[in-house]
Amino acid sequence: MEANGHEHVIEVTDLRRVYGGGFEAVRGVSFSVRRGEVFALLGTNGAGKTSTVELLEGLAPPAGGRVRVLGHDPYAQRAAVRPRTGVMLQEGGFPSELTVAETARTWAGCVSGARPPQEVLALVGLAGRTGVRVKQLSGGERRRLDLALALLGDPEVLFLDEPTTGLDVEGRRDTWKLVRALRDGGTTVLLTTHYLEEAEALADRLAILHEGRIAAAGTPAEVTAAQPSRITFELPEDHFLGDLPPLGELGVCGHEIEGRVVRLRTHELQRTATRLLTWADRAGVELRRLDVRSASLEEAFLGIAREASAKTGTREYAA
Ligand SMILES: Nc1ncnc2c1ncn2[C@@H]1O[C@H](COP(=O)(O)OP(=O)(O)OP(=O)(O)O)[C@@H](O)[C@H]1O
Repeated sequence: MEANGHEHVIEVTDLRRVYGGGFEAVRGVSFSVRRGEVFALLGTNGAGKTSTVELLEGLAPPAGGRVRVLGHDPYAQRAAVRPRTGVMLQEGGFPSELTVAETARTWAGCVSGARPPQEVLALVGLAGRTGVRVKQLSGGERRRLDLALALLGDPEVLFLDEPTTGLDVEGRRDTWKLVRALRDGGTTVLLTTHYLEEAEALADRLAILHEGRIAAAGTPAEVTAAQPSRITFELPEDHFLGDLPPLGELGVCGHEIEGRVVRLRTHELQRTATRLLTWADRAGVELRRLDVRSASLEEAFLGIAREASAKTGTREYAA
């Protein structure tokens, strides 16, 4: 469990999951999560995120490979692992006639050493909704109730499957704040999300899954750094791409032109931007709607998904 001075509370090695009918949803996935870290699993629809997380939660045995959570096999040693983990599933599935407070109390009855339900409801911003029936909650409020229930056992490891789906911007930011506070308090968080901004805001490290395999992994900065930055501008009517200095000299590694809009890709943003602007200045050319930006995680994600799809000949992703 110790590696390079870090305690790995989740260790996944060559994990495989095969569904009835022989479909291989997880095809040799390996990663580890350190104590007190937020780790995000990203991927397109059907990439295998939930299938992986369910194996970590001990809901099914793997078809191959190894999972350890807090040093135990979460399926075979469920009794040792379950009390120390909190799980927020994609669908909570509570009896909808119960109120928020009744739901939290009922759930607390199933958790050994549960925190006071009122305390966790306050943490997720539901203190004022305790008397409301679950069926009357908004989608975002249900997600917050799911999160409150996952926190009842004061878990060391928290599994959050798309925790902010359906939340408005403020609710999402509140959840981020709470996840950060939990992390700062030493909780290890494994998160799946479709919101790349969320992964960028929360994750210490992440892995991008594609068709059951890890296509990229590292810190958000590492995953992003491998992707080119972009410079976009509009050429004036009387100018053409050929009027620019040779693109190789500008340090451009790829380009597209659509009407008068030029998009340049570069791994040397400062050099390319400086040379381009120096040329424009000397030539007296105004580069309209100039936009210079480093690759975001979203661009990295789309680039990785495109590359992976090109290799496997599947779906295309727009830039
Ligand atoms: N019970 C099941 N039986 C057969 N195939 C399944 C089952 N559950 C999931 N799959 C398939 O396994 C693949 C991975 O699904 P999974 O739900 O793990 O993906 P995901 O990355 O979580 O997707 P999403 O982002 O849409 O939630 C998909 O092709 C899915 O259709």
